[in-house]
Amino acid sequence: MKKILIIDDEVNVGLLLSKFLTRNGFEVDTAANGSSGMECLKNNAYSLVLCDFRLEDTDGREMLKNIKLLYPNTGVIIITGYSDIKMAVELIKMGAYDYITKPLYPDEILTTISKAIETQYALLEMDNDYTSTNKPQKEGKKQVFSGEFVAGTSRASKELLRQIELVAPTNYSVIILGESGTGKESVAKSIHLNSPRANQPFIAMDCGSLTKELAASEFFGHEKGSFTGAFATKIGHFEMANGGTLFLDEVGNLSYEIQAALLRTVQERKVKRIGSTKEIDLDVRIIIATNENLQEGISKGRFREDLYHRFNEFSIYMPPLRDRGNDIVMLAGHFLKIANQELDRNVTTFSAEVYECFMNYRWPGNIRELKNVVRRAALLTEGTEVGLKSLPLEISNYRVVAYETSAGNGYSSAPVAAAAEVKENPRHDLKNAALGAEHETILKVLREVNFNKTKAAEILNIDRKTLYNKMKAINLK
Ligand SMILES: Nc1ncnc2c1ncn2[C@@H]1O[C@H](COP(=O)(O)OP(=O)(O)OP(=O)(O)O)[C@@H](O)[C@H]1O
Repeated sequence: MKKILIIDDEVNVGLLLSKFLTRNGFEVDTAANGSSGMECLKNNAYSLVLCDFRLEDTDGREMLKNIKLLYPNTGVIIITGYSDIKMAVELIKMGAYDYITKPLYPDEILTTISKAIETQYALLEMDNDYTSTNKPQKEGKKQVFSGEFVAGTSRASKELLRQIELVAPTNYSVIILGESGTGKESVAKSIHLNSPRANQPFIAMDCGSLTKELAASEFFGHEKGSFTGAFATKIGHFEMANGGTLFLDEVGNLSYEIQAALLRTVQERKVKRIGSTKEIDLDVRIIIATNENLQEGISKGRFREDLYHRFNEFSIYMPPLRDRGNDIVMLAGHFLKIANQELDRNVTTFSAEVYECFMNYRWPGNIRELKNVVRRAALLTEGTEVGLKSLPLEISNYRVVAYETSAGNGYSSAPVAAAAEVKENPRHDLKNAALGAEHETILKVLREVNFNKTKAAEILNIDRKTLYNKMKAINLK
């Protein structure tokens, strides 16, 4: 049965709504303020939360933020006494499914709730559909993925899914290694969602942006007045994640001192807020991510070896996007669908040249970069098909190029035709063919060595300066 939580401090409204929804086949819990609402969410799985905007201890914006962070698969509808369209738009942008205004009309409530629940299920189904062909799942057991996770069908993706499936049900700490934007946090969330902790909090911490001063109180929390500036009691991330999973991003950035405190906490499974003597029992699974080589950090004395081994019960390597073959196309299509929804557009496809660039480009920013490129392209596209001119130059230049003899230097300064067109163009003589082959070789070698120009020049048996000139001629620099 579909379970709904109503959070409203007007007890009568909560009761009336609860009775009405129970009569209409829903299982309903009620809470009279934000903190008891969060407590209910911690102990039960809800399809939907109906949350009053004004609560005695918090407001709808805060509640929405926390619910989306901790329980991303639960839909939220905000109830408001004010038909303030600006606030409603802001809340919907933040992830609320919809809002309803008081006074409440039964038909309107029922329609909005039914649609919200359908959408939640459709979203989960959609995520799983992407994985259906090659998903290494156990019979009868569906893997669940975070929000907009596309699993992909490349060999690298299949291996990744296999590892997620293996490690998710255990309590192992996991290290996720990979370049920026490859989806480390998305994988961490997927591990959480496929673990027995799925209905408990998933808390992500960006250690890269933590200052030395802030780190301890972010991790462990503090009591009011425990140091200058501690104006209110703060709950630390360990405590917030209790029962669930704590994801630490860019962990290599933490100071040695904090690393020691972290190790102590993880080993003793207890946490004390700064300024408190009370120990709180912890049951937290740790997943960490890094895009730097922690082994190197250890050898240089920047990262504690004992902490590394404590975390490294299982490690997952995230493949860069350029090694994920056709996943690029699948992901691009997925992001286009989302961009259409966000922008209310109807851009349905990419031109063949755009696909070619997508497959050839190096994607240093990985999936994050692809997502941004597709969103931008959807915005710039006027018709239904994304063309080359909607791509940033550095990507459109990755189209396989052919060369027109111009100004007698043998090079064209811009990519002029795709490979297919080259064949048909009678102006392409042997000299151009040779240049085309040369540039294809340069591109191939550059890709093989991840655009390390020194290595590429070595393999190509030319000096760096010649390589630079040739790259410049085909707009690669
Ligand atoms: N498999 C996927 N399907 C759909 N979207 C994805 C996938 N993986 C990542 N993304 C999206 O790509 C973006 C970057 O992902 P994420 O933040 O998980 O990467 P990251 O490796 O943790 O990055 P960083 O190292 O910079 O923290 C996010 O917007 C995320 O939603």
